[in-house]
Amino acid sequence: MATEFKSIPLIDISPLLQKWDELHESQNESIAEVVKKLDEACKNEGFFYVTGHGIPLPFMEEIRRITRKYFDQPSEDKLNFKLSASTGYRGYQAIHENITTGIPDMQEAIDFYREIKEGMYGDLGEVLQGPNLWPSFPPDFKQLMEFYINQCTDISRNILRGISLALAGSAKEIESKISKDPFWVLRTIGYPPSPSSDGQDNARSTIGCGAHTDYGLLTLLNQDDDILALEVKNKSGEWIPASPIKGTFICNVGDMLKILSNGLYESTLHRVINSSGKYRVCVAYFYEPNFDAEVEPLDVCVQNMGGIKKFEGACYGKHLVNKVTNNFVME
Ligand SMILES: N=C(N)NCCCC[C@H](N)C(=O)O
Ligand SMILES: O=C(O)CCC(=O)C(=O)O
Ligand SMILES: [Fe+2]
Repeated sequence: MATEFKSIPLIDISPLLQKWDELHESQNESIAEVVKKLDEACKNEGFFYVTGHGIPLPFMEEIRRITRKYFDQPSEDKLNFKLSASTGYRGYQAIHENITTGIPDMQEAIDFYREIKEGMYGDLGEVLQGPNLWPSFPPDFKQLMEFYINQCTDISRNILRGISLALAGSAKEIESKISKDPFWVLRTIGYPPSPSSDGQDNARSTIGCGAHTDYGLLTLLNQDDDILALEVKNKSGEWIPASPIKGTFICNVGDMLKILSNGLYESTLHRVINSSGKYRVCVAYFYEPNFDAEVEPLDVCVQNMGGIKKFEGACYGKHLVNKVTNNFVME
């Protein structure tokens, strides 16, 4: 349950970037300190800034720069990579094509998913099957993004090990149950500036991304560092700004981690409103369970909460497909 937080904590995760097999994790003091901070943040805010993650600032900037360059092209060029049911929901979506709680978002984006080969997960995987539609411009887009995805996967795995220590007392507990072969999603997003308030515009055209929760385990957001647009909802319903902090990721808890923790952790509602007057870019990496994982509350979390299991199990792939197929109006 999110609390009445007024700001989002910052956590230096560098003690978690190490060879886990070679140490007695719970005896290491610096690890214990980070684990405690992660646990608090996941309980209270469901959001935290990540520093000490090891990705150099220029590379984080490069990722946003190529994203901006892609969106900066004429729309005919972008439409060559258009997402549809027949591309496995992979590819480009124009402004107002993604829908959140019934309202079209004022954003354009490209969705990439870890590859699902034909037949890989039977009927479950069919909807998202197919190769990603990698843009041919900028020319090094695919190569850089793939490198970036690998790095985000490593960082997320390490953060999740810290969280696993907090929840279950063992770094590999969660991984061994549901994320040995983690799925990922990458969403490069561009938000045009909202029209100024003196115009005739309605809510439809001003919300960059409506209030939602993320679907999986952990999200890593790489947002423009000069534009305030992301907001996170606290318990009393106030929207708390997630102001950019240069060189950090914003990390947040997804629905699957909420279930695992038996609701001890919150997948907090958030939204995006870009009233800066400038075009904003954000690259969202989503670290997910195995595509076919059945996720249910950890026994230890159920026990700690008086033996009451607050959630039935959920299949991650089903949850994702259900969301994705409702995110677009297809002609
Ligand atoms: N967690 C993810 N993938 N976020 C992307 C978009 C969230 C909004 C989406 N239309 C929705 O209604 O969920
Ligand atoms: O643009 C952002 O800051 C957040 C985007 C987001 O929440 C999402 O795509 O799930
Ligand atoms: Fe989100």
